[in-house]
Amino acid sequence: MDRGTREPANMIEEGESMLHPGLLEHAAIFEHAPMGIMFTQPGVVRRCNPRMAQMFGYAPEELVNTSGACLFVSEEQYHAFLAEAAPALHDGRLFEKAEQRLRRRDGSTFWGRVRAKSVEPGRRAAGTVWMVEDVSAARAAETEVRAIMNNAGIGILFTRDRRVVRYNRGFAQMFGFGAEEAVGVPVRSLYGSDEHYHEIGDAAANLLARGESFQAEAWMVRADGRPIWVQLIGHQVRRDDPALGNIWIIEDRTRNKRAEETLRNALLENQAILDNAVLGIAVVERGRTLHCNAKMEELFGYPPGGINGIPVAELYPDSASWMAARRETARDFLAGRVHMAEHEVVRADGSRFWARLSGRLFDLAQRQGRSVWLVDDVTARREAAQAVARARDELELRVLERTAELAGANALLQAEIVERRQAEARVHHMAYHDSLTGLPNRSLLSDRLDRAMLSSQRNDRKLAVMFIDLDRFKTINDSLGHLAGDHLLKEVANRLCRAVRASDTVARLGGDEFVVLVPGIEGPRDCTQVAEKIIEVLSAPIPHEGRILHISPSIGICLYPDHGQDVATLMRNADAAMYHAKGAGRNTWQFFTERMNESAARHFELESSLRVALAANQFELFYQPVIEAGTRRVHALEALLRWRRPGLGLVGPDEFIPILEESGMIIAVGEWVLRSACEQAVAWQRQGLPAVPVAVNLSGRQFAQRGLAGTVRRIVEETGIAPALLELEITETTLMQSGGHTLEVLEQINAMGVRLSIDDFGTGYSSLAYLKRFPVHKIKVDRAFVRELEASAEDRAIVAAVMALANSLQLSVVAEGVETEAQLQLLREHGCELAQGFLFARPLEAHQVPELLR
Ligand SMILES: Nc1nc2c(ncn2[C@@H]2O[C@H](COP(=O)(O)O[C@H]3[C@@H](O)[C@H](n4cnc5c(=O)[nH]c(N)nc54)O[C@@H]3COP(=O)(O)O)[C@@H](O)[C@H]2O)c(=O)[nH]1
Repeated sequence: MDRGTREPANMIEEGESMLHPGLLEHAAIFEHAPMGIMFTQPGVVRRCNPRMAQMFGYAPEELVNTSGACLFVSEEQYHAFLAEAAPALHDGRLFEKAEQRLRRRDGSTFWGRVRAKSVEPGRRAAGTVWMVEDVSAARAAETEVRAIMNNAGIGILFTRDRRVVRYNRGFAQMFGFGAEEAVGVPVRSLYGSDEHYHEIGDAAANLLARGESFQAEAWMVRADGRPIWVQLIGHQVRRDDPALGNIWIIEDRTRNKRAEETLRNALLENQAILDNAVLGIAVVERGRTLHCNAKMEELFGYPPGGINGIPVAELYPDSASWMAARRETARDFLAGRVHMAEHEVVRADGSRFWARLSGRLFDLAQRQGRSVWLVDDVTARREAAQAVARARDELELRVLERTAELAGANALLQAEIVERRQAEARVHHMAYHDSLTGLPNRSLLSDRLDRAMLSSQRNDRKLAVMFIDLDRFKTINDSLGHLAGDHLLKEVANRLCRAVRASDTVARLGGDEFVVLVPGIEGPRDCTQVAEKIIEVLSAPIPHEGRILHISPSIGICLYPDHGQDVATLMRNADAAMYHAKGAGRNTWQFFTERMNESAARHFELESSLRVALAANQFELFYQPVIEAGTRRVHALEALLRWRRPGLGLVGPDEFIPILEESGMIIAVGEWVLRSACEQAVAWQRQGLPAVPVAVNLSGRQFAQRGLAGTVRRIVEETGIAPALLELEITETTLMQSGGHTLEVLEQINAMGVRLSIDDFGTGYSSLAYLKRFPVHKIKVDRAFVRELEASAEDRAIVAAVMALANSLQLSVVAEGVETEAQLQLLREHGCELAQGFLFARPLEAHQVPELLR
């Protein structure tokens, strides 16, 4: 280069005349040099080559002898340039200025690289050779490169001999260095470890040495020690000159790395989630599975990866179920909904299970796009649900049944409660009321009487207790039966209630005993009116089953506080008064007097004594003969009961038979009489006495007794008496008042061969029709008709009528109570041949009879 600049100058100095071929060559070079060459002598251009002139926009000859100042932008610049170059030129050194702004002829400027050297150091006048290169393009390029270097987002690093030579702003910012701070530092310091540095460095060196570029991503270290993930692209600055070092393009990808790591971690997490999910998860596109997790494969029995890419239809048992599922899915996806459903699906081995599917589109805007599906095996849950449903159904059924049962039980319970309450009410009513008539019973009467007494004390009034007994009720009851008796009692109860005020109490104590409690009266007169009214209402006949019943009351009255201060006393005294009313002829009333207590006491004593009489063998039978009037022979013997009462002697039946009947003892005593009479008759026969029929009286109570025929049969059989020698006497009243079984009993007795007779005939109300039907053999005309026979034409008429009746019915007739021959005579005149009475014999003791019979 030095030589190049010197040779043209010499040639100029020596002149063209001195040219030789070498010089010619130099001249050619001068003429064709690609750079501008110019020779100046102080301040003036003496010679320039074409390139120089071209560079400044002149023709070469136009520059010759011009001032060098015209080549500069201004005089100031020109002189400043000369001053700058002068030292070097003076010293004979090469002056070089990389960039100098120069001016063309047309005023435009360009950047030139200027080099100069004095032809003769120290002597400016000798001239100076100048060489100028237009570096505008290079400078622009360098400026651009520098701009790129400085403004690039990436780091650019120049290294040589593994040290930093240069770098751009991007690198400085990226690694936290100042503008020149890292120049000269070892590249090693940009790495976190030797190992890392060598790993990258060695890999890069191999490639770069071969002239190839190196590209890698690596962790490097910033100036502050923080790691930075970068992408490195390395090149040699010049392939043919490795000594120039390398250039590195560095991109900070830390954020990307972090994002990638985050993404990778997220993917790993997702994968882990997928791999460990308890649900099958699959991605489906266009009817095929793209990929799925392990659980999905496990659910469907596919090997790893085996389910990927298969048509989803293969997971369904048949095309119909697949198409249905697809339609439902399409409908939901179209509506922007998640599709959730349970379908039966098929495993790889063909077995089926129930799956719960939940599918959703990745992108709702793409209905046909990719979708993700969650699959769960719900077979067990469905079976459990079905089992639960079955259990629930069964439970509901059982609950319904149980409810129905409970409803039924409840209804029953309610009914039972109602029934129980009704029963309790009934029991309560029964406890305080008479079951037959519904009237208050003795307990309620006592209670009301108590209250009435208290009320009377407060009001200073009296009250009456009226004890009512129905006359001859027992006879009616025994003879006509309980139904008739009950009917009669109810009717009496009704009539009593109608006869008194609502404030009065009508109670039934039992049997035919009633009590009327009349509170708030002034005195006896008030209650006698009540008694009269009772008698009146009860006097009306009582029809019953075609019969007309007649009843009358015997009423005993006592007053509070006059006749007693407590319930028991009042009741006892009213009872005593009632007995006296009965004794006074019945159908009447009696006020209580103190004397009545004595009578009642006797009655009580009598009854008490009778209760032991049978067991104590105190009863005896007397016998009174029935005589054949013509022959005066004994036709029959009537057994008549006597009570040999200790200390009191013989008591007649009129005194105690009513008590026996009232108390019911007549049943046992009557049977004793029947048995004793039969035994006696048999005994007499066995003694060889003539066989004479024995007649036994039957009370109404006995006759009404069920089983009478059986009792008679048993006694006849047991005693051995011939039935024809036994006669049973029944009073006309008993016969007529007995119930519907009368005929039946009579026929049973008659069938045994036992004879029957009607006692006390004429005192009752015999019906001819009945007499005709009843199998009786004999009638006994009551002695009341015999007694006045001589004096009473009426009685004679009656006897005549009876005789006529008996004849027509072919009945025997016995006249009772015959005491005189006149009576006997009259009776015989009326055709009565059988008679009984004191005229022939009084009732005899048994031991007296044989003499009579002989
Ligand atoms: N159910 C039963 N009744 C019986 C029984 N024994 C007797 N009686 C009945 O008692 C009533 C009274 O009987 P009695 O005191 O024995 O009187 C009888 C005769 O003594 C009496 N009589 C007989 N002749 C005369 C007479 O000429 N004058 C007169 N004043 N009295 C006389 O008549 C009674 C017998 O009557 P009758 O029975 O109607 O034949 C009496 O009704 C007895 O029936 C018995 O065991 N069971």
